[in-house]
Amino acid sequence: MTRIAINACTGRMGQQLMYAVDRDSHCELAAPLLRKGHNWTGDPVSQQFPDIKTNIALVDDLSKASESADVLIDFSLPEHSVETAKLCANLGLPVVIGTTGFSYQQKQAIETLTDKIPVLMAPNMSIGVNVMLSLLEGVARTLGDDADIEIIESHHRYKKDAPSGTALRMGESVAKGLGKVFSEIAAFDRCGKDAVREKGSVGFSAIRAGNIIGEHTALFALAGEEIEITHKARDRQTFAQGAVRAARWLVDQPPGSYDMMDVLGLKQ
Ligand SMILES: NC(=O)C1=CN([C@@H]2O[C@H](COP(=O)(O)OP(=O)(O)OC[C@H]3O[C@@H](n4cnc5c(N)ncnc54)[C@H](OP(=O)(O)O)[C@@H]3O)[C@@H](O)[C@H]2O)C=CC1
Ligand SMILES: O=C(O)C1=N[C@H](C(=O)O)C[C@H](O)C1
Repeated sequence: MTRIAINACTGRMGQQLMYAVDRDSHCELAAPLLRKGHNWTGDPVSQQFPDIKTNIALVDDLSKASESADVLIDFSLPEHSVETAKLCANLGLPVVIGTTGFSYQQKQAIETLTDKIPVLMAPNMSIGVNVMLSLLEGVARTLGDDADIEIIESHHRYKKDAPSGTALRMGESVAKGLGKVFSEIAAFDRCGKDAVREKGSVGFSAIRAGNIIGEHTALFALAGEEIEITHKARDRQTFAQGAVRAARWLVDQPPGSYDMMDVLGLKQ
């Protein structure tokens, strides 16, 4: 039985994660964590979240909560995830991070903790996206500079970061396949009167509308024909169940840096 603490349990993903753990017979909801000082602290979880059946109180102190947990799952905001990961490292608690929108420095700050605890970070915990990521590298390698490559993503109106973490990871897979440096070929800001496509660039487009859960397309355009590879998430449970699978896997790993490809055995 893996005892799982859920950080930021009020969030869209936090609630889905509590539900996924609550329904999984191999896991126990060890600690649903609120923002420090939240006025729901101490309430039975089912009082605020009637779908959760585990009889446990909402808490706001990770140090105390860690005593009853084997692993923590965090989907929140970059700054808070970095702080949470540092605390986990001090507590010796493995952490699964699904948050996106990190700066390079924030990613580095988390990376330095991986000699103390196992840390799994993935911008998308779904099986489908991770399979797509492994396909993209091969397609880019095969088509090379003959293709104009564009990455298009759509999300709900509340999403803070753009392009999505998944879109950026798709770009990295494409760059790897092309044998290029991602930051040198990424085109994020095509706009204005002199915005002709630069040969060899990978363009990004982000749509924000309504309640779209998450859609990602890689377009490979050749002269006279196009390939599109698309993933559509229909339910946030797909991300939550992936993160729970990752947490169960992570508790058996030594300190280090991992991603969802490791869990799914997709690393080449
Ligand atoms: N890897 C994946 O598969 C997926 C990743 N994501 C990513 O997960 C992240 C969260 O998304 P989503 O759930 O939609 O976002 P929400 O805005 O719904 O939730 C954010 C959560 O973070 C909490 N939070 C933010 N700042 C703090 C802080 N300083 N201290 C404590 N708690 C804090 C909020 O608490 P409060 O309610 O108190 O404000 C809230 O619970 C995003 O980065 C998103 O891109 C999303 C889906 C899938
Ligand atoms: O914010 C979201 O909702 C999502 N974010 C992730 C990302 O940025 O890639 C994954 C998923 O598409 C949903």
